[in-house]
Amino acid sequence: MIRIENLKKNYKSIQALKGIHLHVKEGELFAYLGPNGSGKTTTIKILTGLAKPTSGDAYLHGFHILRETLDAKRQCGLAPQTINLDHELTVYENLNIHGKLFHMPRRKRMSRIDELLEYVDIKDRKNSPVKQLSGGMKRRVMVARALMHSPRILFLDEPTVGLDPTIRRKIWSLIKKIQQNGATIFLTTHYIEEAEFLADRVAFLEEGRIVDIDAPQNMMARLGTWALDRIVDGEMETAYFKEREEANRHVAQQEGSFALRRVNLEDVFISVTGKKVQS
Ligand SMILES: Nc1ncnc2c1ncn2[C@@H]1O[C@H](COP(=O)(O)OP(=O)(O)OP(=O)(O)O)[C@@H](O)[C@H]1O
Repeated sequence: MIRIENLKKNYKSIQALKGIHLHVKEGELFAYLGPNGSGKTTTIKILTGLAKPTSGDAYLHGFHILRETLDAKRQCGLAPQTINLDHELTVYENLNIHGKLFHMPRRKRMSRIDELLEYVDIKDRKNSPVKQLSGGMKRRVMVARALMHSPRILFLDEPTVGLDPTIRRKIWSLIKKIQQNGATIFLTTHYIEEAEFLADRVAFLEEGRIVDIDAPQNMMARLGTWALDRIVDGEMETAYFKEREEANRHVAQQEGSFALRRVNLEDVFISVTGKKVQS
């Protein structure tokens, strides 16, 4: 559904992407996880036609992003990281303009807008100017706009950045619902719990390279089930265990205080890259 082959992007002396290979399957919810500046947005911009790669190939549902640009663009919808709605216009007007750009006939636009506003649960704000909406509502309008022309692939660039935890969970439910209705979703995030909760598979991106790729459960199972945190000389040390009893035996042999918890995706990221995702 999304195929990327040896994709590279240089901005003058900066190598933002150093050779990305990736295949996202139809109906998959794929998370692209990495710290600020690792190349997430650059990848999405290239795939959605907003930036040109320096070299390499990419296909959206079989259409080459450079040789079959229009067909490739029709396959995908994008909700970018920065909220780029027209704040002076209403929710309806923002969606309507997008529908016109994709040459949707008027009647189809009207019915699709009503359907989508119901879908993202914001129907009662149809005629509100965007500037009057909360951050979470604007994010939902961005998702509705991206879905306007019924794309098969949805790109979400940091869809919950800056939102409080309750609203973030609301967006997560919406993303799951979109996947259940058949879309393929490519999501970038630097919130590790977002990738852990949502994704069928995750790629860890570090300085323009994919350094690990797998289902979150498989990645975590490689480390173990239990993590034992201990502060040693002011530094956090974590040991991993398959069985809880093993961890308990370890505690009994050591001095000091420990915290035992389940392994999470952040443990995997740190063990692969030596760094935290969020600094
Ligand atoms: N238009 C540009 N001109 C020059 N350098 C750029 C440009 N866009 C991105 N970069 C650089 O390319 C690298 C990758 O940036 P990118 O925005 O893709 O990362 P990111 O993982 O999406 O980060 P963030 O989480 O902050 O959005 C960074 O070093 C960034 O400074």
